Amino acid sequence: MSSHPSTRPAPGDRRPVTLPDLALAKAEGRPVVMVTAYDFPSARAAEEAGVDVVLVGDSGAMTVLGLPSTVGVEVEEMLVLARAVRRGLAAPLLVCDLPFGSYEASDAQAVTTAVRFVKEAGADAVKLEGGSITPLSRVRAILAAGIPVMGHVGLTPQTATALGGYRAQGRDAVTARRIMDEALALQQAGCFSVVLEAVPSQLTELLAPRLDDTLVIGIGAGPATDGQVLVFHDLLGIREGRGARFVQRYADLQDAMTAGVRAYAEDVRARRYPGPEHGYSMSADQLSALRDDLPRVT
Ligand SMILES: Nc1nc(=O)c2c([nH]1)NC[C@@H]1CN(c3ccc(C(=O)N[C@@H](CCC(=O)O)C(=O)O)cc3)CN21
Ligand SMILES: CC(C)C(=O)C(=O)O
Ligand SMILES: [Mg+2]
Repeated sequence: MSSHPSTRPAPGDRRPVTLPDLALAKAEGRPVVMVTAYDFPSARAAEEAGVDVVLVGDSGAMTVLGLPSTVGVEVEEMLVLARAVRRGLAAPLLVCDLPFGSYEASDAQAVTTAVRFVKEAGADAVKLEGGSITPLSRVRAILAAGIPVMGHVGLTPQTATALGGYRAQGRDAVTARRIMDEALALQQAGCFSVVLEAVPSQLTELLAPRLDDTLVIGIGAGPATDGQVLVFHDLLGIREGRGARFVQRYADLQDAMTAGVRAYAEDVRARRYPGPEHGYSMSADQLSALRDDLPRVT
């Protein structure tokens, strides 16, 4: 037995995390750890750190593609990120966000998009922003195609304009009740998990005990969840815009990256780099043959 019980198989065991593993973690009260990743090195970090679930979030639109919001990212772009992440993962469950515009039009469109993430990127499950706008038939249609679905309620960034911006949701009784009903409906529709984003901790305390058939993952939803998710770049201090209130920073990699590139630039300008140890050489014979063969410099 590990002294740090986790959902993940024992270190060194490459057995993939399964949905029953996550359900067991919930039943036994072991918090599930989820983090986003967008490329091979971030996936390797998540893998080696032993996280349970990796999300290729559409937040990658902002963190790695530099877009002003998550709205503009294309399925093709998400697939490029997801394939890179897949190559870096062995054990964690891989979930991919369906980007805005790729599942709203019809159940058929939602299934087509979800199938692409499974077939073309090796996703284990897909996530969509559910709630009042997205019909539950989307979830049921994807499930009927055999693909597990994670829901997402509260602050749903793809429709943030309609929610009044990137701000906490469910702070009044009416909105809170609506969010609770949305989460319960997603559970009812068969989501194996639901993300609760930027909602009052009290809402989560009231809601989570009613979500006994679905794994509740929080981000800015307080501690009363089955697990937590954070954006890779936020927790490592790779900066992109202003951080949300719920971000806890565990490193300052943007500063470390800038300092590294600055030191390199200074070394090049001062002719400290490259040094002799970075160069290649040719034998004295070959060098003199070359010299003899060269026309004189005038
Ligand atoms: N890097 C990154 N991390 C994220 O968590 C994230 C993204 N990007 N992009 C899409 C959304 C935006 N996110 C956010 C952004 C801000 C708050 C936030 O705490 N807002 C303040 C008020 C801001 C205001 O009113 O202007 C709040 O107290 O609600 C929450 C979630 C979460 N998502
Ligand atoms: C923050 C998580 C839940 C997300 O949807 C994303 O990263 O896109
Ligand atoms: Mg997302």
